[in-house]
Amino acid sequence: MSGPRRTYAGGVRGVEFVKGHGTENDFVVLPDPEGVLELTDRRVRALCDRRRGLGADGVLRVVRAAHVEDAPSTVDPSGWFMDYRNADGSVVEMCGNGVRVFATYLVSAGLAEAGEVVVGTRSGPRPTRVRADGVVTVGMGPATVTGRSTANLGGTSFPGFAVDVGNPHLACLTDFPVDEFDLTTQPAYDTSVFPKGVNVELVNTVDAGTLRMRVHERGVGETRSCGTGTVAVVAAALHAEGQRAGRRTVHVPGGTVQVEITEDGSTLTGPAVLVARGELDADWWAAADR
Ligand SMILES: N[C@@H](CCC[C@H](N)C(=O)O)C(=O)O
Repeated sequence: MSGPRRTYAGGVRGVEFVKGHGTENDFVVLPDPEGVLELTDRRVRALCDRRRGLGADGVLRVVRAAHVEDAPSTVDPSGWFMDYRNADGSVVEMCGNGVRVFATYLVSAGLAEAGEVVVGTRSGPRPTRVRADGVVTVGMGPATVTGRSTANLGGTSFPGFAVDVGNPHLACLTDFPVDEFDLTTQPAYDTSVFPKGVNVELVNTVDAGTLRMRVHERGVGETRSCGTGTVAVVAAALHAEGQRAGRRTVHVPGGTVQVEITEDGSTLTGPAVLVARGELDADWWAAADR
C-alpha cells in the first residue's frame, strides 16, 4: 500500500488510522504491517497539525521490524516495531507514552495477545504489560544520568542533569513552581552537550514519593506529558539524593504515571486510551505530501 488502496468499482479508500493518547500526549497510529506506506515528513507534519490535519504530538507507524531499515539488531525482525515520528516530522528513538498506546492498539486490533507484548523501538525492545483496565507497564531500559547541564528560560539558568532514556533529556529540579513557567518557546540549552537536541523537563518535588513535571519536547513543543521524560526526572531526582533505585509518582499536566528505577533498568506505568478509528481521505493524503 504505497498510497490509498483501490477498492470495489474503482473507488479509492484512504489510509486507516487510530487516534490515541497516554496522559494526553496524543498520537496518530498508522497500521502498516508490510511497510509500504509512504510516510514522508510532510505527511507527518500535516497529520499532526491541529487545524489542517487530525492533530497530534506524534505519529506511531505500526510495522513489522523486518521492514524497518534502521531497526536495531536487538529487535526481533518478525515482531512489531513502533516507528515513531515527532510532530515536526523528525524520526527519533523512543516514546514512553507512545509505547503504551502502541501496545494497547496491538491488543485491541488482535495483533497481539493481552498481557505481555514486546514492542521494537529504535532504542531496542520494550516489553509491555497491557492490563484490562487500560493501564500499561513498560520496561523502559536503563535511565542513565550522563552529566550536568543547564537550561535557560527567560534569562534565568536552571541547573539540571543530562539523562539518557534511549532519547536525550535535561531534567531540571527546581523550587520555582513549574506551573508558572512559560514553555511556549524552546528553553535554551548547550548544543555541545545535546548535539541532536533535547527534551527539557522542569520538576518540583511535591513530597518524598511524588514529583510534578512539565516538559518542552524536542520536535514538538510543550506537551501534556512525556513518558521518557518522567523516567528521566525520577532518575535525576534519585541521583540528586545519591540513590540508585526507587519509585516515584509523577504528576504531569495530562495525568499521573508511576516510575520505578532499579539497578538494571526502569519501568513506566500509566494509562493508554484509544479515542477514534477511521480512514484518512485519499485526496487529503495525496495532497499532504505536496
Ligand atoms: N512524548 C514522548 C517522547 C517523544 C520523543 C521526544 N520528543 C524526542 O524527540 O526525543 C514520550 O512519551 O516519551
